[in-house]
Amino acid sequence: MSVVSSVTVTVPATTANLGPGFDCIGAALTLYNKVKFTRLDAGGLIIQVTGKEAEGVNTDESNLLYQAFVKLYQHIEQIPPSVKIEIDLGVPLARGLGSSATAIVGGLVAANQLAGEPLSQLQVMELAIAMEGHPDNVVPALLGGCRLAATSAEGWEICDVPWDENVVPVVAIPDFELSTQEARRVLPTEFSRADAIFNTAHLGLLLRGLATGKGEWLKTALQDKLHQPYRQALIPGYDAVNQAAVAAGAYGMVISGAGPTLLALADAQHSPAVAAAMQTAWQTVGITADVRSLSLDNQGAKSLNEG
Ligand SMILES: Nc1ncnc2c1ncn2[C@@H]1O[C@H](COP(=O)(O)OP(=O)(O)O)[C@@H](O)[C@H]1O
Ligand SMILES: N[C@@H](CCOP(=O)(O)O)C(=O)O
Repeated sequence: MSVVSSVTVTVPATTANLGPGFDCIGAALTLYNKVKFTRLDAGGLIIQVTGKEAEGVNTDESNLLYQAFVKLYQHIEQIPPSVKIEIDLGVPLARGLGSSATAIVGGLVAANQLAGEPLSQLQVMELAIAMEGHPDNVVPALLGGCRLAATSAEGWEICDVPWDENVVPVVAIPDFELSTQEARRVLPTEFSRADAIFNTAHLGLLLRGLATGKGEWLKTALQDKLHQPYRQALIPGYDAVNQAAVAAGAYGMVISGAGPTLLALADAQHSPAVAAAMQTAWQTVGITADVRSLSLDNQGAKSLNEG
């Protein structure tokens, strides 16, 4: 077997929850992180980061990409090789667009390639879910598309969620961070029966709304009782941006992942006006946002080996 000397992995950003699908549904978006791992003969660890917000990424052994890389080698009971890691950041950090999932998936996929592919994609996915603690970012980051994950007797059942191409995800990324850990801390651990029923019904409706692009269903479906009511207070301007997005023709607006990015769903005709309205609304409360109309990424993590 020839030894792979370097591998480049590209991993998409993800938007998790989509309103009522807390911790179980997420979609890969056309926004990417790229990372190259190269074996080092001399030993040691070199981490170089380029791109916007590069200074926010650790360049020592605590780096999440490196931690994931080591995790796979530990799993196969081998010593990880010394590596140089070159990170090209395209996914903003701690914004609710799955940057940590890109790091976990990127590190695991790279290690699996350098080690000669000892693990299947399913095994890589299980390691990624265990590291992240919930499946809704790492699964679409690895597989692409919109994915629903449910625990099964054997581990995880993953299903692809059809997404009508006329449903456009518009992300408004503010210029402040909110760590997922902090945004999980504000959530209750127990919920009422009424709230559980509410979310079950709305997630079912969301699946049908995404598949058909039927606006009436999507308008109702994007509501949630499990996480958004508790997190809105962490995102200044939430109400103003929500009202502006809906007034401009969006089906609705939700918190992307744990926030603070806000995600509106709109049809292609309305998406430019929705994007502009979200940006203006945030500006009125003093927050600058990078607003983009994206598409679904359908490929997930891609790797290219050299040597
Ligand atoms: N490309 C990367 N390389 C290394 N670490 C990363 C990378 N991207 C994100 N991280 C780590 O993940 C943290 C953000 O994770 P988290 O709070 O879950 O937010 P997000 O919603 O972006 O996933 C960053 O502060 C950083 O420690
Ligand atoms: N289901 C998780 C999703 C976190 O996504 P991230 O992009 O903010 O890391 C949650 O809502 O906590």
